[in-house]
Amino acid sequence: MQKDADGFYTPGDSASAEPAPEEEASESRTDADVTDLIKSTFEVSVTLADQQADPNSPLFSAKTFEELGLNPDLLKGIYDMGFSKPSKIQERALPLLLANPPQNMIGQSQSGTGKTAAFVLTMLSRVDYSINKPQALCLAPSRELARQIMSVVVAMGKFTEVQTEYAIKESLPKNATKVTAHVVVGTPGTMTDLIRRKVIDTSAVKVFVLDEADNMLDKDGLGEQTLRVKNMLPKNQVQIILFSATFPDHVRNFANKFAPNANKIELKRNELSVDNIRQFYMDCKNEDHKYEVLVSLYQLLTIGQSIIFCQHRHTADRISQRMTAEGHKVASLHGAKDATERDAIIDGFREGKEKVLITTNVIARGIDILQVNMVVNYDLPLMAERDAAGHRGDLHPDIETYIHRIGRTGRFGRKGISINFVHDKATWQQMEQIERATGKQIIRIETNDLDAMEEQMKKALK
Ligand SMILES: Nc1ncnc2c1ncn2[C@@H]1O[C@H](COP(=O)(O)OP(=O)(O)OP(=O)(O)O)[C@@H](O)[C@H]1O
Repeated sequence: MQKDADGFYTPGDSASAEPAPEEEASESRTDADVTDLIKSTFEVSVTLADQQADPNSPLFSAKTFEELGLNPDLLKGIYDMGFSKPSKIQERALPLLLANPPQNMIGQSQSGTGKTAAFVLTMLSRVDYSINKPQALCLAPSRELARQIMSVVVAMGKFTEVQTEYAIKESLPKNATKVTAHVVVGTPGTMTDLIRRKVIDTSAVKVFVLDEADNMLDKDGLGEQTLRVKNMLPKNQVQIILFSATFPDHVRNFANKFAPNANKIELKRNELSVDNIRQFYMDCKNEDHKYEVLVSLYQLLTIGQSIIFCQHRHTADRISQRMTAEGHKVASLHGAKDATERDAIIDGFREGKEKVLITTNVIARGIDILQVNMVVNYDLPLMAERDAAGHRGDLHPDIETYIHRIGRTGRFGRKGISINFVHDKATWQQMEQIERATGKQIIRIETNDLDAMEEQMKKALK
């Protein structure tokens, strides 16, 4: 079979080497530690209705879910989840996604604005529950996100007969021979493996969703594996749905080819991140000082919940071990941990058992935990430039990852704070580039004035 420059039409060959599996979107809010700060996050949720009435808000909608032509069992599921009105992306995307004949979609909307519900409702709407074969496949970049998406499928499909299955590491017994579930959610390596071994029969697949699509299509990352999955699906009967908060130029062409003739919903460059996330930076003296500053912030970090992002797994391990040894309670999560441990860590964090999670880019995207009101970029996200021959060059800030990282707070109109640690000229310049690229101001806070910082934070979260 012929293969073009982007690798289309190439049946994949090797087995999976991949990211990993699983979650659950609980929203347990603890009312321990009811300080002013946490009170303000509760107050914010009360104003959500106002935000949905503001035409400039990404949560605005002129319509109701009834008007979007959803089936009554799904409407029940939506109301059971506590949604009263669609968000802007849901209002705009759902009529296009649900129209017949089905059309592909490339949809962009800021973090935390409800993209998941748009594609989950489409998958559930298109499934024929009388056929016991996979009909909707969804891929995500991490096991944590796949598990979270599945929890939304299960919650929204509560009043339907939907059967679901994971395609994530260690989700199926080794000797499993056939998946009969209607909706399969997973990561690309395991999905490829299951399709290739014919455990997943793709003959009845009608919908193929890529969440975090720019990441899933990135040729330096998961792009090849994702393409392999696509090339094992039937031709001409699959609606392809790509969603993300970011679609950098270098992925857009590939996305257009991957989802031909798609309806498109796009954001302007200055709309990429939501305004309810206030961005700060702290000028640290050196690497060691970053650690000291983080420790000094511990009390503020634990008022709500916080995610600390590091560039490397070893940094996440090192600072979490050091903080633990010094008597602080923190959890750490990265891709080198095994599947069961990862699941336990993210579930514990969701349930609020741990308040501080130290991690890497593995959960930079998609993870939705409403009570996270602070994100710290202990290290700024960086990526290596590549020359035409694919050789790695200088490091530069990874703008997309930055936008996704800070988007772990400020979900669906809530307020949030992000703090970048900079410690030398290079990191300072990288932060400036981020500021320019996103068009959002990043405000300095002193590293040695915790009172001032608390004050700033109160203001930001009010
Ligand atoms: N119409 C709605 N009404 C109320 N809450 C909603 C609605 N739609 C989604 N939500 C909630 O908003 C939160 C964010 O939604 P979701 O995780 O789908 O965001 P997203 O756009 O996929 O973000 P990201 O780009 O970070 O993946 C979730 O907690 C979800 O339950």
